Amino acid sequence: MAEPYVPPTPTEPQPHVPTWIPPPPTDGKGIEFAQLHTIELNLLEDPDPAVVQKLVETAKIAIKEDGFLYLTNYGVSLEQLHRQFSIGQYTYDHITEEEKERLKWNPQGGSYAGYKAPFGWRREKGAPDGIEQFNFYKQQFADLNLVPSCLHPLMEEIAAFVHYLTTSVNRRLLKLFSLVLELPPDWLYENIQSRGGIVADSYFRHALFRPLTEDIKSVGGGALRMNGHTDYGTTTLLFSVPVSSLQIWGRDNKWRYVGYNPGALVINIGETLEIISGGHFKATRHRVVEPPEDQRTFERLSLVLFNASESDMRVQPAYVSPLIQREGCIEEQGVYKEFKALMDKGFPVPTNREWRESQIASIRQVADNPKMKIVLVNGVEMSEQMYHGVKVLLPV
Ligand SMILES: O=C(O)CCC(=O)C(=O)O
Ligand SMILES: [Fe+2]
Repeated sequence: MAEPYVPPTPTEPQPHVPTWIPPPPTDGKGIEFAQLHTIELNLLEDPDPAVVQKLVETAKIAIKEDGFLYLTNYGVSLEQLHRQFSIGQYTYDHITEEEKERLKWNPQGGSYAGYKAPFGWRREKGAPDGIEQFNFYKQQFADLNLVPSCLHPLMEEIAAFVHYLTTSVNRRLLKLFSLVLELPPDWLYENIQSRGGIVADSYFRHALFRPLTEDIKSVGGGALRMNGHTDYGTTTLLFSVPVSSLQIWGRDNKWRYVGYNPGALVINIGETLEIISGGHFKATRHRVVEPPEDQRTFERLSLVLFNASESDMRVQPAYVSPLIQREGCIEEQGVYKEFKALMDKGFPVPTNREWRESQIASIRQVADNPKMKIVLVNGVEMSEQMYHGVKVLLPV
């Protein structure tokens, strides 16, 4: 059986980190939440093959239809999870002004590593958006000088948590998805996932969404906080949070909030898995908006692990998959369709590194200028961007 997460015993004196107090969940009045499937990850190791088969079937429906699912019983307790939220909160309460400047991120360089100030998604200061982040890449885990000093005594603990998420939780999740593709259990982890030490080419994020003010609303996108987008990697592990702001785009062209499920992970399929699966898995569009009325004064802390695919690989469908051999690829939507169009013209598709770096370098969020190009597709407003010759259309 997979071992549960065990926090490390600290090797140096620990600061007092106040316990994070979760804001109250919304009363949900008048809100239609997305109906997502739940996967209990511990069942993957059930001795009864029928239980495992049923889990694979549920996962198949969830990732084909929704591209999102709740993951429970994955080895981290609610208390352990809240401890990480406490550390996240502690970061924003203690990072100094000097560190905010010195550790400032540079997305134009193709990476989100470091501190994001609440002024747009560029290195230089833009319009206010009330969103702060600290993004931990492998260099942050390797060098304490790259993280705020308040976190130095806590880095062992953050690293152990992220290590568990990447080598146990995400590995088991990819096992389940390999089984959906009817491939050997470790196929996706060994062939596609960026691996090798903490945290390879993936990254971990502490994000803080401060409540929207009139100032932010007037320069940005009103109630919109992050544009509709798909994540570029293999899987994204988002911790379900009490403040409901995350929305997903349904097959009926409607945005719906993802409800709070205490202790659960909200998993979303990234673009790499959509392509690998030949369009069978959906990289679902999602966005972040103002929460329901009764939560608008609360800060929203969000912890996320973005799992990356092997950097130098040019992804294409896993033709060895019996599922793809039997049913072919599905070209009805999304980035797989665009990659396919490029391959059909005989052009090389971008490597995973090129794909993610070009997206990060040219990202435009609500507070940024110039704004994104907006086009109408079948009466629906979409943003249009080109990366490495691949046209990407996303609902805003
Ligand atoms: O904070 C969230 O719930 C989602 C953020 C997100 O989609 C992203 O950072 O890619
Ligand atoms: Fe995302």
